[in-house]
Order: sequence, then C-alpha cells, then structure tokens
Amino acid sequence: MQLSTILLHPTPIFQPKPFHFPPTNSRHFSGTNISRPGMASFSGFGLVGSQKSGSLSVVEYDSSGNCTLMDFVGKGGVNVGDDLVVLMHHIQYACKRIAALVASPFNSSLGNQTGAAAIVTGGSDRDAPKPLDLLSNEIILSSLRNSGKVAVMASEEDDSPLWINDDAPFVVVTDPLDGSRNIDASIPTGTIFGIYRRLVELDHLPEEEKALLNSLQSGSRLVAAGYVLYSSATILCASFGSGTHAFTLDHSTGDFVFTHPNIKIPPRGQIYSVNDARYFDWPEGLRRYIDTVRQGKGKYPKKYSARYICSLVADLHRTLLYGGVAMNPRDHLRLVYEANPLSFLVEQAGGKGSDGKIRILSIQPVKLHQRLPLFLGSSEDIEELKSYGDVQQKVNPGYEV
Ligand SMILES: O=P(O)(O)OC[C@H]1O[C@](O)(COP(=O)(O)O)[C@@H](O)[C@@H]1O
Repeated sequence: MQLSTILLHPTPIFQPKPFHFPPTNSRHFSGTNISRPGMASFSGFGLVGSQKSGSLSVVEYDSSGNCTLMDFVGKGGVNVGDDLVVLMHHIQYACKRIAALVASPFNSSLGNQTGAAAIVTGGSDRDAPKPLDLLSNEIILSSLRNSGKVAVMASEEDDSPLWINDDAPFVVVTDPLDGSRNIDASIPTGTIFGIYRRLVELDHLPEEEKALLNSLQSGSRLVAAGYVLYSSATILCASFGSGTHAFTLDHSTGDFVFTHPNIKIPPRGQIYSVNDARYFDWPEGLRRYIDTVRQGKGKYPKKYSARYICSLVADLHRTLLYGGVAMNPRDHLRLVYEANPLSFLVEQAGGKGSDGKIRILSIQPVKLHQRLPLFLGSSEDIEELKSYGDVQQKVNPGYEV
C-alpha cells in the first residue's frame, strides 16, 4: 500500500462524523464513588466539578447509558466552551486515526516508502523522526487545521512552530507519537497534547516570532492537556483544569466513553519506573533513593517494584492509576511537548511533576525543544525522592538502543 493511500484512507472504521453539540435532553445520573485499595480512586461517577463555577454539574449520557468525551466537554457536561469543544472533537478524531495507524498491518513497511528513516535533523536538538512519527504529525496537523480553532501548532516533529490561523483562539503543543521506537514490537505508544490560549498581545509581531513566543508559554498557563494511550485499550486522559478524567475508545461506535472520572493518584505508590541500565551514570542521590526503596527501607516500609515500558505515556498512565514515580533523570524529555502537559495532568490528579528540584509547571521555557530530567508521580514519593538532593543525571552520553 502506498503512503498516500494510507494518508487518504487511514481509518475505514472511523469515518469523520459531522460534528453536533451534545444533545441536551439526555438522562441524568447521580454520583457514586469508585475506589480500589492501593489504586487511584475515581470519585463522583456521573458528577464532575464545573470548571467555571466550581460547583458540581451533571454530565449527560446518551440513550445507551454512555457518556462520551464530547458529552463530557459539552454544554450538558463541564461546558469547556464551544471553541474548545470543537477543538477536542478534532483532536480525538486525529487520535482515532493514529490508533488505527499504529495497529495497521501496513505500518512496518512505511519506512521504505517514505525514506523518512534517512531524514537528518540538521544539527537540531531532535532525534531523527520515524515514518510513523511523521504520519502522526500530519494527521494531527490536518485535524488542527480543520478545526479552525488553532492559531499555532508546535510539534516535537517540527523544527519550528507552524502559524495556522490569525484569529483562532488556541495554541497546541504536541508530541504526536511518543515511544515510537517501540512500535515494531507492538508495545504501547501515545500522543501528548497541551492547549494554551493565543496571546493576543503578540498579534502585531511577524508570524515566525509570534508562533515561537506563543509556543513557549509556561505550563502554568495551560488551559487543557491530555494524552492518548494506544495499548490493549485506547485511552484518552485529559484535564480541562478541573480534575483529570479518562475515556476509553469503544471500537464498535468510535466514541471515547467516560470510564475514569476524577482520577486521584494515590499519595504513595510502591512502584518506581526508570531505565535502570543507566544506574552507573546516575548521581549519588538517585542511586541511594532507588537502593533504599527497592529494599523497603524508605519512608514507606515496603519493597518497591520496578516497571519500565520505555513509553512515557504508558509509564505515566500506570503511575496515575497505581501510584509511585515515573522518571527519566537525564536531559531527554521535552519541557514543551511532554513535561508540561503531563505535569498538568498529574497535578490535576493530586500528584506532582518535578525536574528533581523545582515544579515543572513553574519553569519558563526558553527553547522550543528544551529537554530536562522529569519526575512524575505520587506526591509523597516525589517529595521523598527530592529529599535525596542529587537526582538529576548530568552524564548523558546519548544511548543508542
Ligand atoms: O532511553 P531512555 O532514557 O530510557 O528514554 C526513554 C523515553 O524516551 C521516549 O521514548 C521518548 O523519546 P522520544 O520523544 O525521542 O521518542 C519515552 O517514551 C521514554 O520514556
């Protein structure tokens, strides 16, 4: 199959549906609490906090009893505003196309057709993108363009941000396909996105300049953020500034169904997630921390377990649900595309995001592709880890795997 064929006919299953705002005459459900010991708790199923008033509002469900992502964000749900509803409709559609792409029997032959594996990044701070990275990037870009709601898109796959639409309200930062080095082995991958408002005070600047400055907003200004995990289930996890919620793709209908309301990361977990083949490149503090918790000698007197998928979205998703710390202590992950959106989600779930010293969301990005150490997880685990002082890996030889 030709690349162009895949691009033009990516997902026979999910045809784009005309967009309608959610119906307003759906049934109302009352809240219940779902929690399991030692795991994230999901509170108030069917009831979510209203972003504007801070009060609880009732999410509306369709006739099958399901509340979909679009019901959730719309007027019958938390009502994030019409512009953001339209944008989310296009983002979720793009992610359904990527979900189909990563599961496609044809994706392993894409490298030969695009020649993308040979792309050189011209001395920039980025690894050479893979064919699926580039295709995912195209899919996201076309959806953002079609939404009419995006002024700027900054992608991990592009050297510079793209100015799309002068009057559109939002700026989107994205890592279209994180963990793509895993793809040949069908290991989970993910899409990460963050949404900011366009800075109207920069409108007078030349396009290149305002595109860059809009993309370098601090994470504390995020309006919304999310990831989509492509795994045994396709899960879209998002926050619109009022809790972190997850939706699972129902392949029979093409809807993301509201499955994990108000995720609360346990304050303490028993799992650390890191590539510990780097142990001898770690600083003393990080080695001591890992040695301590794996022996059950830390503040939580149980032996920790190690889990590392090497796919940031998957490692974070598990951490959100089970607790613990997901980390990459070397300067590898990107502040703009990865650390900020994911820290926003973790904080909204009651956890913490740090570079080992300071809060991620407080860092002012100075470079688009800026990299940093990243520690995300349970608040007590992150605090304990930071108390070891020296946890950022400075030796970073650039591991070829
Ligand atoms: O090689 P390391 O240090 O284990 O890094 C692995 C991390 O890199 C990633 O693959 C991201 O790297 P890319 O953004 O370059 O794909 C993450 O998914 C994963 O957590």
